[in-house]
Amino acid sequence: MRTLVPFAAVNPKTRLDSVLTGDERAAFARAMLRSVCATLQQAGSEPTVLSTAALAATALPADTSVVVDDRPLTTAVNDQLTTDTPTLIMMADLPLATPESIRRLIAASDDAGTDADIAIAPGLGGGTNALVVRAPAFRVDYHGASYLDHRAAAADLGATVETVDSRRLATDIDEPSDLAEVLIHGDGPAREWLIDAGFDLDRSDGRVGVRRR
Ligand SMILES: Nc1nc2c(ncn2[C@@H]2O[C@H](COP(=O)(O)OP(=O)(O)OP(=O)(O)O)[C@@H](O)[C@H]2O)c(=O)[nH]1
Ligand SMILES: C[C@H](OP(=O)(O)O)C(=O)O
Repeated sequence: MRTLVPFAAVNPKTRLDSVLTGDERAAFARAMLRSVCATLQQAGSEPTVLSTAALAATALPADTSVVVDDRPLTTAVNDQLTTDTPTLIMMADLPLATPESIRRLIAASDDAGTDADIAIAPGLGGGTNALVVRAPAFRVDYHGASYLDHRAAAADLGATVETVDSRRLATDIDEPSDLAEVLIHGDGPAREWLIDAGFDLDRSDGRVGVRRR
């Protein structure tokens, strides 16, 4: 199945700007992208990064291709959907994803007896972190509660939907508090980047957070 990883290459992860500089956000976003592409490869997929700008080949695992499209996320993804389905669209800010969680999402759309036209792994907060589209007429509409919007769009088409309840696919890294999840559960380039940058778990008060040396 074709696999797309949308990636905002310029000024990414602005919601982390209270803890990371612009250059650091760019570097951390690329570390998460490397993690996601490597995990997709371990799951048997061949990811294509749908990036807003060119990326250094060294920034990505070998055999990862890049398509540059600087239009907004929804427009760029929908343009790809006009050319080919089925397609897996997996966001680049999911460094906790595992090969098993990705295989589960793909299986949800093509298990015998299920055959869902759309399989969605929602994010915490109502986004759409990963999505399998088998219905050629389906179009995405990201941002806001896009999980609900995508369910409604599928219903309008008469397409069947499976929702995959996966903590690893639900945990997108958007806010400073999400960094603790990477330190606790991650094991790849994104966690290494945070540790190299001096981040550590802060267990001093109530819910675990992060602090920086
Ligand atoms: N191709 C493409 N990907 C995008 C665009 N905006 C966001 N993305 C990617 O879509 C996924 C979800 O992104 P968000 O968390 O909503 O946005 P972000 O720009 O990474 O972070 P914020 O600035 O904090 O909203 C990530 O994989 C982003 O890299 C865009 O305009 N084009
Ligand atoms: C792309 C967007 O991500 P969020 O802004 O919710 O992180 C969404 O999932 O619709």
